[in-house]
Amino acid sequence: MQLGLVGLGKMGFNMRERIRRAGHEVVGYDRNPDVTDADSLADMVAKLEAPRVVWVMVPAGDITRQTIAELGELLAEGDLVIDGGNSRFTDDTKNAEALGAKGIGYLDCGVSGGVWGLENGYGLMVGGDAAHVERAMPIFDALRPEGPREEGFAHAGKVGAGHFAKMVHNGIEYGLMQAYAEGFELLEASKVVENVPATIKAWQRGTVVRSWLLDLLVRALESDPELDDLRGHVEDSGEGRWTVEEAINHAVPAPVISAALFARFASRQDDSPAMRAVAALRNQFGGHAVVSAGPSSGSGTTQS
Ligand SMILES: O=C(O)[C@H](O)[C@@H](O)[C@H](O)[C@H](O)COP(=O)(O)O
Repeated sequence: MQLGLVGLGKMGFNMRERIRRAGHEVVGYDRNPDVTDADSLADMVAKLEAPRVVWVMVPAGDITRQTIAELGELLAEGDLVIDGGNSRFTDDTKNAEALGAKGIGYLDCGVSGGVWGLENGYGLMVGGDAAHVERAMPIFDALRPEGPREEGFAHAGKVGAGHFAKMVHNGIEYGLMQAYAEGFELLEASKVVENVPATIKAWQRGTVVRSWLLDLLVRALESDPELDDLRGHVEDSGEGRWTVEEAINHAVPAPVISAALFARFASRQDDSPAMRAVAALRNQFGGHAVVSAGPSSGSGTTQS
Protein backbone atom coordinates (compact mmCIF):
# COMPACT_ATOMS: atom_id res chain seq x y z
CA MET A 1 0.00 0.00 0.00
CA GLN A 2 0.97 3.66 -0.12
CA LEU A 3 1.88 5.71 2.95
CA GLY A 4 2.74 9.33 3.64
CA LEU A 5 5.34 9.60 6.42
CA VAL A 6 6.01 12.93 8.12
CA GLY A 7 9.32 13.11 10.00
CA LEU A 8 12.44 11.31 8.81
CA GLY A 9 14.64 11.68 11.87
CA LYS A 10 16.22 8.86 13.88
CA MET A 11 12.94 6.93 14.00
CA GLY A 12 11.09 7.94 10.82
CA PHE A 13 14.09 7.46 8.53
CA ASN A 14 14.53 3.83 9.57
CA MET A 15 10.78 3.20 9.55
CA ARG A 16 10.55 4.40 5.94
CA GLU A 17 13.30 1.95 5.05
CA ARG A 18 11.64 -0.98 6.84
CA ILE A 19 8.24 -0.25 5.26
CA ARG A 20 9.84 -0.02 1.82
CA ARG A 21 11.67 -3.31 2.35
CA ALA A 22 8.24 -4.90 2.92
CA GLY A 23 7.22 -3.74 -0.55
CA HIS A 24 5.12 -0.66 0.24
CA GLU A 25 5.40 2.77 -1.31
CA VAL A 26 6.39 5.56 1.10
CA VAL A 27 6.34 9.27 0.35
CA GLY A 28 8.30 10.81 3.18
CA TYR A 29 8.39 14.46 4.16
CA ASP A 30 11.00 16.11 6.33
CA ARG A 31 12.30 19.67 6.56
CA ASN A 32 15.77 18.26 5.91
CA PRO A 33 16.18 18.42 2.10
CA ASP A 34 18.74 15.59 2.16
CA VAL A 35 16.21 12.98 3.23
CA THR A 36 12.80 14.22 2.07
CA ASP A 37 10.77 12.82 -0.86
CA ALA A 38 8.50 15.88 -1.02
CA ASP A 39 9.06 19.65 -0.93
CA SER A 40 6.40 20.37 1.68
CA LEU A 41 3.62 18.74 3.66
CA ALA A 42 1.20 19.85 0.94
CA ASP A 43 3.46 18.36 -1.74
CA MET A 44 3.57 15.06 0.17
CA VAL A 45 -0.23 14.98 0.38
CA ALA A 46 -0.49 15.81 -3.34
CA LYS A 47 1.77 12.87 -4.16
CA LEU A 48 -0.57 10.41 -2.39
CA GLU A 49 -3.63 8.81 -3.94
CA ALA A 50 -6.89 9.24 -2.01
CA PRO A 51 -7.97 7.79 0.31
CA ARG A 52 -4.63 8.49 2.00
CA VAL A 53 -2.92 7.16 5.10
CA VAL A 54 -0.38 9.49 6.72
CA TRP A 55 1.94 8.49 9.58
CA VAL A 56 3.26 11.33 11.77
CA MET A 57 6.66 10.66 13.37
CA VAL A 58 7.85 14.02 14.67
CA PRO A 59 8.85 15.08 18.21
CA ALA A 60 5.98 14.89 20.69
CA GLY A 61 4.29 18.07 21.87
CA ASP A 62 3.77 21.25 19.87
CA ILE A 63 5.43 19.98 16.68
CA THR A 64 3.17 16.93 16.54
CA ARG A 65 0.08 18.98 17.42
CA GLN A 66 0.88 21.54 14.68
CA THR A 67 1.63 18.85 12.11
CA ILE A 68 -1.67 17.08 12.79
CA ALA A 69 -3.56 20.38 12.62
CA GLU A 70 -1.91 21.16 9.25
CA LEU A 71 -2.77 17.70 7.97
CA GLY A 72 -6.36 18.39 9.00
CA GLU A 73 -6.34 21.28 6.52
CA LEU A 74 -4.65 19.32 3.73
CA LEU A 75 -6.36 15.93 3.93
CA ALA A 76 -9.96 15.06 3.06
CA GLU A 77 -12.82 12.85 4.15
CA GLY A 78 -11.87 9.18 4.13
CA ASP A 79 -8.18 9.78 4.87
CA LEU A 80 -6.44 8.42 7.98
CA VAL A 81 -3.79 9.96 10.25
CA ILE A 82 -1.60 7.87 12.58
CA ASP A 83 0.42 9.57 15.32
CA GLY A 84 3.38 7.28 15.99
CA GLY A 85 5.32 9.70 18.22
CA ASN A 86 5.60 9.64 22.00
CA SER A 87 2.61 11.98 22.40
CA ARG A 88 0.73 12.27 25.66
CA PHE A 89 -2.43 10.16 25.43
CA THR A 90 -4.58 13.14 26.43
CA ASP A 91 -3.78 14.77 23.06
CA ASP A 92 -5.31 11.86 21.16
CA THR A 93 -8.97 12.52 21.90
CA LYS A 94 -8.54 16.15 20.80
CA ASN A 95 -6.81 15.11 17.58
CA ALA A 96 -9.40 12.43 16.84
CA GLU A 97 -12.27 14.88 17.41
CA ALA A 98 -10.77 17.66 15.27
CA LEU A 99 -9.97 15.29 12.40
CA GLY A 100 -13.19 13.33 12.84
CA ALA A 101 -15.21 16.53 12.28
CA LYS A 102 -13.78 16.49 8.73
CA GLY A 103 -14.32 12.78 8.23
CA ILE A 104 -10.61 12.01 8.70
CA GLY A 105 -9.79 8.96 10.81
CA TYR A 106 -7.19 8.91 13.59
CA LEU A 107 -5.09 6.26 15.28
CA ASP A 108 -2.48 6.68 18.01
CA CYS A 109 0.39 4.24 17.93
CA GLY A 110 3.07 3.77 20.56
CA VAL A 111 6.26 2.65 18.86
CA SER A 112 9.10 1.02 20.75
CA GLY A 113 12.45 -0.19 19.51
CA GLY A 114 14.55 2.91 18.95
CA VAL A 115 17.33 2.87 16.40
CA TRP A 116 17.34 -0.96 16.43
CA GLY A 117 13.86 -1.13 14.95
CA LEU A 118 15.04 -1.15 11.34
CA GLU A 119 16.48 -4.64 11.73
CA ASN A 120 14.59 -5.97 14.79
CA GLY A 121 11.17 -4.49 14.07
CA TYR A 122 9.19 -2.17 16.31
CA GLY A 123 6.85 -3.06 19.16
CA LEU A 124 3.50 -1.40 18.35
CA MET A 125 0.51 -0.55 20.54
CA VAL A 126 -2.44 1.08 18.82
CA GLY A 127 -5.53 2.98 19.91
CA GLY A 128 -8.56 3.72 17.71
CA ASP A 129 -11.39 2.18 15.69
CA ALA A 130 -11.01 -1.41 14.55
CA ALA A 131 -11.81 -0.45 10.92
CA HIS A 132 -8.95 2.07 10.89
CA VAL A 133 -6.60 -0.43 12.48
CA GLU A 134 -7.53 -3.01 9.84
CA ARG A 135 -6.87 -0.53 7.08
CA ALA A 136 -3.39 0.29 8.31
CA MET A 137 -2.54 -3.34 9.15
CA PRO A 138 -0.18 -3.83 6.17
CA ILE A 139 1.96 -0.98 7.56
CA PHE A 140 1.79 -2.31 11.13
CA ASP A 141 2.77 -5.75 9.82
CA ALA A 142 5.73 -4.24 7.98
CA LEU A 143 6.95 -2.43 11.08
CA ARG A 144 6.40 -5.04 13.79
CA PRO A 145 8.97 -7.76 14.49
CA GLU A 146 8.75 -11.02 12.57
CA GLY A 147 6.82 -13.76 14.35
CA PRO A 148 3.28 -13.94 15.70
CA ARG A 149 1.48 -10.61 15.36
CA GLU A 150 0.26 -10.68 18.95
CA GLU A 151 3.85 -10.75 20.23
CA GLY A 152 4.78 -7.41 18.68
CA PHE A 153 1.48 -5.67 18.06
CA ALA A 154 -1.59 -4.84 20.15
CA HIS A 155 -4.80 -3.05 19.32
CA ALA A 156 -4.89 -1.76 22.88
CA GLY A 157 -8.29 -0.05 22.84
CA LYS A 158 -10.01 3.16 21.80
CA VAL A 159 -8.23 6.36 20.76
CA GLY A 160 -5.59 7.17 23.38
CA ALA A 161 -5.01 3.56 24.43
CA GLY A 162 -1.94 3.19 22.22
CA HIS A 163 -0.14 6.14 23.74
CA PHE A 164 -1.33 5.20 27.23
CA ALA A 165 0.20 1.75 26.74
CA LYS A 166 3.45 3.29 25.47
CA MET A 167 3.54 5.68 28.45
CA VAL A 168 3.29 2.78 30.91
CA HIS A 169 5.85 0.83 28.86
CA ASN A 170 8.26 3.73 29.23
CA GLY A 171 7.58 4.04 32.94
CA ILE A 172 8.57 0.38 33.25
CA GLU A 173 11.63 1.18 31.14
CA TYR A 174 12.67 3.83 33.69
CA GLY A 175 12.36 1.39 36.57
CA LEU A 176 14.21 -1.45 34.85
CA MET A 177 17.07 0.80 33.78
CA GLN A 178 17.37 2.23 37.29
CA ALA A 179 17.53 -1.24 38.85
CA TYR A 180 20.31 -2.37 36.50
CA ALA A 181 22.11 0.93 37.11
CA GLU A 182 21.98 0.62 40.89
CA GLY A 183 23.25 -2.96 40.69
CA PHE A 184 26.11 -1.78 38.49
CA GLU A 185 27.08 0.94 40.96
CA LEU A 186 27.00 -1.43 43.92
CA LEU A 187 29.13 -4.02 42.13
CA GLU A 188 31.64 -1.30 41.25
CA ALA A 189 31.67 0.28 44.73
CA SER A 190 32.08 -2.91 46.77
CA LYS A 191 35.21 -4.19 44.97
CA VAL A 192 34.12 -7.68 46.05
CA VAL A 193 33.38 -8.61 42.46
CA GLU A 194 36.63 -8.17 40.55
CA ASN A 195 35.31 -8.13 36.99
CA VAL A 196 32.05 -6.23 36.87
CA PRO A 197 31.53 -6.19 33.07
CA ALA A 198 32.16 -9.97 32.87
CA THR A 199 29.73 -10.62 35.73
CA ILE A 200 26.98 -8.56 34.11
CA LYS A 201 27.71 -10.22 30.77
CA ALA A 202 27.26 -13.63 32.40
CA TRP A 203 23.76 -12.59 33.47
CA GLN A 204 22.74 -12.54 29.80
CA ARG A 205 21.98 -16.25 29.73
CA GLY A 206 20.07 -18.41 32.16
CA THR A 207 19.47 -15.78 34.83
CA VAL A 208 16.20 -14.35 36.01
CA VAL A 209 17.31 -10.80 35.12
CA ARG A 210 18.33 -11.43 31.48
CA SER A 211 16.72 -8.93 29.12
CA TRP A 212 17.34 -6.71 26.11
CA LEU A 213 18.12 -3.76 28.39
CA LEU A 214 20.73 -5.92 30.12
CA ASP A 215 22.15 -6.82 26.68
CA LEU A 216 22.44 -3.10 25.94
CA LEU A 217 24.22 -2.48 29.26
CA VAL A 218 26.68 -5.24 28.38
CA ARG A 219 27.21 -3.58 25.01
CA ALA A 220 27.89 -0.20 26.65
CA LEU A 221 30.35 -1.78 29.12
CA GLU A 222 32.21 -3.50 26.29
CA SER A 223 33.28 -0.15 24.89
CA ASP A 224 33.61 1.67 28.25
CA PRO A 225 34.00 -0.87 31.13
CA GLU A 226 33.49 1.66 33.94
CA LEU A 227 31.35 4.09 31.92
CA ASP A 228 34.05 6.72 32.53
CA ASP A 229 33.38 8.46 29.24
CA LEU A 230 29.94 9.57 30.39
CA ARG A 231 28.64 12.00 32.96
CA GLY A 232 25.84 10.71 35.15
CA HIS A 233 23.34 13.20 33.74
CA VAL A 234 20.03 11.86 32.44
CA GLU A 235 17.29 13.78 30.65
CA ASP A 236 13.68 12.70 30.27
CA SER A 237 11.17 13.46 27.57
CA GLY A 238 7.95 13.25 29.56
CA GLU A 239 6.72 9.66 29.55
CA GLY A 240 7.97 8.90 33.07
CA ARG A 241 6.37 12.06 34.48
CA TRP A 242 3.06 11.23 32.84
CA THR A 243 3.21 7.67 34.18
CA VAL A 244 3.70 8.97 37.72
CA GLU A 245 0.90 11.51 37.24
CA GLU A 246 -1.46 8.75 36.08
CA ALA A 247 -0.40 6.56 39.01
CA ILE A 248 -1.41 9.43 41.30
CA ASN A 249 -4.70 9.96 39.40
CA HIS A 250 -5.60 6.30 39.88
CA ALA A 251 -4.10 5.98 43.38
CA VAL A 252 -1.81 3.23 42.10
CA PRO A 253 1.37 2.84 44.18
CA ALA A 254 4.31 3.24 41.79
CA PRO A 255 7.34 3.66 44.05
CA VAL A 256 9.88 2.15 41.66
CA ILE A 257 8.94 4.25 38.63
CA SER A 258 8.66 7.40 40.77
CA ALA A 259 12.08 6.81 42.34
CA ALA A 260 13.60 6.20 38.89
CA LEU A 261 12.14 9.48 37.63
CA PHE A 262 13.41 11.41 40.66
CA ALA A 263 16.85 9.81 40.28
CA ARG A 264 17.01 11.45 36.84
CA PHE A 265 16.15 14.84 38.32
CA ALA A 266 18.85 14.38 40.96
CA SER A 267 21.35 13.46 38.23
CA ARG A 268 21.11 17.00 36.85
CA GLN A 269 22.15 18.71 40.09
CA ASP A 270 25.80 19.48 40.77
CA ASP A 271 24.79 20.09 44.34
CA SER A 272 21.52 19.45 46.13
CA PRO A 273 19.74 22.34 47.86
CA ALA A 274 17.64 19.75 49.72
CA MET A 275 20.73 17.97 51.01
CA ARG A 276 22.23 21.33 52.04
CA ALA A 277 19.09 21.84 54.11
CA VAL A 278 19.40 18.36 55.65
CA ALA A 279 23.07 19.02 56.47
CA ALA A 280 22.15 22.42 57.97
CA LEU A 281 19.37 20.95 60.13
CA ARG A 282 21.56 18.10 61.32
CA ASN A 283 24.14 20.69 62.28
CA GLN A 284 21.52 22.86 64.03
CA PHE A 285 19.99 20.19 66.23
CA GLY A 286 22.96 17.92 66.79
CA GLY A 287 26.01 20.01 66.10
CA HIS A 288 27.00 17.48 63.47
CA ALA A 289 29.82 18.37 61.10
CA VAL A 290 29.02 19.95 57.74
CA VAL A 291 31.10 20.37 54.62
CA SER A 292 31.45 24.01 53.62
CA ALA A 293 30.90 24.98 50.01
CA GLY A 294 34.45 26.11 49.38
CA PRO A 295 35.61 27.74 46.15
CA SER A 296 34.14 25.03 43.93
CA SER A 297 31.35 22.59 44.65
CA GLY A 298 32.42 19.36 46.32
CA SER A 299 35.87 20.58 47.34
CA GLY A 300 34.84 22.08 50.65
CA THR A 301 36.23 21.38 54.08
CA THR A 302 34.56 19.61 56.97
CA GLN A 303 33.46 21.83 59.85
CA SER A 304 31.78 21.08 63.10
O1 LIG B 1 10.55 2.28 23.68
C1 LIG B 1 11.40 2.96 23.16
O2 LIG B 1 11.86 2.77 22.03
C2 LIG B 1 11.92 4.13 23.94
O3 LIG B 1 11.20 4.28 25.12
C3 LIG B 1 11.82 5.39 23.13
O4 LIG B 1 10.48 5.72 22.98
C4 LIG B 1 12.65 6.55 23.64
O5 LIG B 1 13.99 6.23 23.70
C5 LIG B 1 12.13 7.09 24.94
O6 LIG B 1 11.08 7.94 24.63
C6 LIG B 1 13.11 7.87 25.76
O7 LIG B 1 12.36 8.38 26.81
P1 LIG B 1 12.97 9.30 27.90
O8 LIG B 1 13.61 10.46 27.17
O9 LIG B 1 11.85 9.71 28.73
O10 LIG B 1 14.00 8.47 28.61
